[in-house]
Amino acid sequence: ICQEENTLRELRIFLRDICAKLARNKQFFMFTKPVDVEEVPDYLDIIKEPMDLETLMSKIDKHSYICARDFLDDIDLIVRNALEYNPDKSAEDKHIRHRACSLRDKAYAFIKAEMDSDFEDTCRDIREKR
Ligand SMILES: O=C(C1CCC1)N1C[C@@H]2C[C@H]3C[C@@H](O)[C@@H](O)[C@]2(C1)O3
Repeated sequence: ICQEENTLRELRIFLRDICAKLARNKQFFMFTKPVDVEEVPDYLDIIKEPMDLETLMSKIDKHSYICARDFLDDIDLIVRNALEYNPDKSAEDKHIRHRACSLRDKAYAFIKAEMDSDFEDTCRDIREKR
């Protein structure tokens, strides 16, 4: 119904702003584009559902998210993939895992800081009814 569409439009505006802030943070450049499977031939053997910030942004525009929880589930997927594919003790893997954890914490902090909880409840109600 109409006010539901207004709520979801506001959610999309909100999520685009957060996604843009994460994507322009230099620390998170490694998460901005899909992993290049030419460069990393075994990636899809290990990671069954790749995700990145550019894909996240396009999902917003495709109305894939009807509450912040769904958006954060895809952030968690980016993080999980990075931890799973880069598990070693090497400095490089540790660096990637550290950045992945930072991405998750920043995303949750942005949502918490800017998301009014009644607004999220309204979005969840819409999701429950669909
Ligand atoms: O997992 C990732 C991204 C980092 C978070 C997502 N990659 C897998 C490869 C292993 C490591 C070094 C490079 O080979 C580079 O291609 C990747 C990209 O980083």
